[in-house]
Amino acid sequence: MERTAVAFAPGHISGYFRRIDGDTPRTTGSCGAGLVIDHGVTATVRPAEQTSVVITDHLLTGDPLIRYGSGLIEELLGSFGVSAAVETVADLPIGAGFGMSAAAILATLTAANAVFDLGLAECDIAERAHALEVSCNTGLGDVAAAAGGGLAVRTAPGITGVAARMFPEIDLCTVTFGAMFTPDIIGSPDRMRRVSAAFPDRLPENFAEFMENSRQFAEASGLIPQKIRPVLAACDDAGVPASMTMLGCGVFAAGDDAPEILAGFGRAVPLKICPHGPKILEM
Ligand SMILES: Nc1ncnc2c1ncn2[C@@H]1O[C@H](COP(=O)(O)OP(=O)(O)OP(=O)(O)O)[C@@H](O)[C@H]1O
Ligand SMILES: CC(C)(CO)[C@@H](O)C(=O)[O-]
Repeated sequence: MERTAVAFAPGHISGYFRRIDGDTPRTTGSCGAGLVIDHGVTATVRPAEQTSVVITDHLLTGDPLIRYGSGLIEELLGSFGVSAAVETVADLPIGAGFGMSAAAILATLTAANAVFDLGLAECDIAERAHALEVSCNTGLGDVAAAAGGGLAVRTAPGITGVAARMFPEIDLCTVTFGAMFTPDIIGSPDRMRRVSAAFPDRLPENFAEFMENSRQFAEASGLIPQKIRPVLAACDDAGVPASMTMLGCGVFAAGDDAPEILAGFGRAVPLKICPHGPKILEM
């Protein structure tokens, strides 16, 4: 009987980042910090004559939306000389700053590794996924973070750049108004100059410092869309720590009061910090 594997990889909300260009994909990526979240991508991989990808995305309303084809996943499988029928289910909207592309690559490669006996260790999966994200400009630091769990602090580009992972027991919540096109932003030297100048001086030692760094960065980076200003203002008025989901038109916030405030602006999705990286769910 032909084998099928199902794997999950967590998403990632980047609080702040700085692009770093190296000579190779391995040394290219970003420094920064972000939250690995319990919402991500589940990938089902079954060997097939030709590669096909069916993506279940989610609209802002939470309703599912089926899309067909993913250049990213086709390139990934092609680079290993294998072909498969792949189904990915993204728990949160794609393109809205939840690292769904990184999660899709990590989940698909984790499942493909099992199905095709590729013999990859966890670090090899992360390395290949990072190289693909960076070369396609769909992300910089999401793979490195999502390859493990927690609040991930990255002090160098690539998968070996994670200097610390913290696991605070915090209730998180997010509201999103939609996508920002990542390649246009991280591919723009002007935008990246301002982003670099906004990068915080201190490394966060706890969750509260991470939230402070994230908000200061968001304000100074020039990336905040007008649409999320009222949400940030309402959080500020209520003393709720909040910042922008990089790079999407949305807000993430922490604590008991966050869901009620965010629900005043759209669909508030409760989140937790995910304690682990990609894993096989079924084989
Ligand atoms: N769940 C998925 N399954 C398959 N391909 C995906 C998936 N999510 C993203 N992709 C591919 O990655 C491309 C870029 O996605 P993009 O980087 O905009 O999403 P994201 O990672 O959710 O966004 P962000 O970088 O803002 O967190 C998409 O056009 C699509 O081809
Ligand atoms: C560039 C980015 C903000 C969005 O993909 C993220 O990858 C990061 O933190 O490097």
